[in-house]
Amino acid sequence: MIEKLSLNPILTSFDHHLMQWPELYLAVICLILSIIWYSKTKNDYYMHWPIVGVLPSILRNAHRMHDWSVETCRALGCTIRARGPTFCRWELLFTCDPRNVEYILKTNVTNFPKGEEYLEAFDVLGDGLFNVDSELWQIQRSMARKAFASNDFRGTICRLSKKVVEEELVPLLSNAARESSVVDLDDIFMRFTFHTTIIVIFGRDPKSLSAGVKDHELANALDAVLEAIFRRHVNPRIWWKLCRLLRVGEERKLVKAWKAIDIHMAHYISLKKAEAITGSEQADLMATYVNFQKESKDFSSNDKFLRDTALTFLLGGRDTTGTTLTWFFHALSNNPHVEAKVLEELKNVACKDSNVELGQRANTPWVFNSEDLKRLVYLHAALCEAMRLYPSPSLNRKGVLREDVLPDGTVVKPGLMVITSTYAMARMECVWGKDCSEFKPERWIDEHGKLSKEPMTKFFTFGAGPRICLGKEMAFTLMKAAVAAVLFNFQVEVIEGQTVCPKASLVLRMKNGLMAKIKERVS
Ligand code: HEM
Repeated sequence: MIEKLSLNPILTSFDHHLMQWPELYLAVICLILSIIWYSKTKNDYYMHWPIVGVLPSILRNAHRMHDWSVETCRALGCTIRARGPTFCRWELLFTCDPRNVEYILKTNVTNFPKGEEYLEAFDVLGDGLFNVDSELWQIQRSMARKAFASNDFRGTICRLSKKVVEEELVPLLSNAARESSVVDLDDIFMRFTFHTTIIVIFGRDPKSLSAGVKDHELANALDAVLEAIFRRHVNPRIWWKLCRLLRVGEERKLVKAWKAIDIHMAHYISLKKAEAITGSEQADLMATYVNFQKESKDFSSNDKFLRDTALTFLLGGRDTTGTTLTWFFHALSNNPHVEAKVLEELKNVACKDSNVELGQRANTPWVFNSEDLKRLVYLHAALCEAMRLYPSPSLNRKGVLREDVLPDGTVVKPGLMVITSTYAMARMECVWGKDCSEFKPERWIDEHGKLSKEPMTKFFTFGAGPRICLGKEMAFTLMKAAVAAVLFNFQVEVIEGQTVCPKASLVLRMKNGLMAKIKERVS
């Protein structure tokens, strides 16, 4: 009774206020509903907020996006749906379920095009092969396939990889060994792949591996471009478009990088066209394209097409291959027994080739032939394992054309952004088993000592289906040439205590590089 008496005036005054301000009613109801809804939707990994959706969680975790995606998928399942801010129509489906990935990339590929928004985010690539869909893609794909599959091109890659390793990479490392200096492997391998890719595309030596050369304007511009494209994926479209309009942040850097790229591309293309006029025969990709253009009457012969194509190959080839090499040496440093096995395999080849007992070999570094390296099962398995755990690119983005149901039962509708993640897939026990996080080349080898077909069914590092990577063979040839020469001739001692983690990027670059000491291998 006493309680009732003392509460009554309070309630009456509250009623009075609510009558006066109905907005207060609304606010209280909204607050209660929000608390109920928050407690229902809350999980430890991400949060759907009213109006801004999942954006705060994305921004909070952007710097550790890859590991965040692994933690989330391990806890909540291989397919996650997320909604961005209501004002920018942003709905995302993240999946690392191999059944879904196969369906999206292969079985029903036509329903998952790249789409207009992809083209917008990757606008710097223009109408290059990466960006286009449908007929335009088919025409370009068949031209590119012809170029990549030709025996001339394959032979060029084998000879070139050996030449660059012998004349540039090995001398650079010998120099580092003589000076006992600490080098950044990420920097060296990115320069190596930049160098070789420029020669493959334009037939020109960019001199990016010469001792003393640290930076190349075009290589720096490619870094800035990839950084800006990544930001466009974690920020709402409306935001990066505003930044682009105001020329601030990464968008400002992108404009500068874009200009630098255009200048370099125009220079290389003009040289190529001049060669075509004088009739000097070249075996590089652009020479092949200029010839295609001369032969074909119905295909665009403008420089923009050559620029978009060359830039697509350059971006497609440089970061992916360079990044894989760095992760490979990181994995070896943590698994010396794997390094010993790779080395054993290499020694067998070198012995057969040189008829020289190892240990008595001359003091000059040994560089392997690509043909010999193609036969090495363990080296191939170790590279596949590095690409499984550290796939570059680790994310693949697609749109949805028509409503569809993925193999795991998820319904997808037009407007949805579908992201498939090979990085997260590699770390799912349900896909790769309990030892999924271990670096085990053995999982790629069958009981007869041959490469096993089984893991290939869930290995999407090179994509799958009609858009599967065109540079796969080239990438393996380059990586094998580099790994074999480096391991056989040098001891790579990765500096202990450094923090090794992936940068928030589309291509899994290492955040802080990989510092190592190089020594000549004595036996
Ligand atoms: C370790 C090295 C590499 C990896 C992991 C890799 C990965 C990939 C992936 C996942 C795709 C499919 C993208 C999609 O579905 O849209 C792709 C496509 C492509 N890659 Fe690679 N790549 C590598 C090296 C290279 C090299 C060396 C080149 C050539 C210079 C190259 C050229 C291309 C091209 C032209 C495409 C586009 C194919 C198309 O859309 O039809 N890649 N690559």
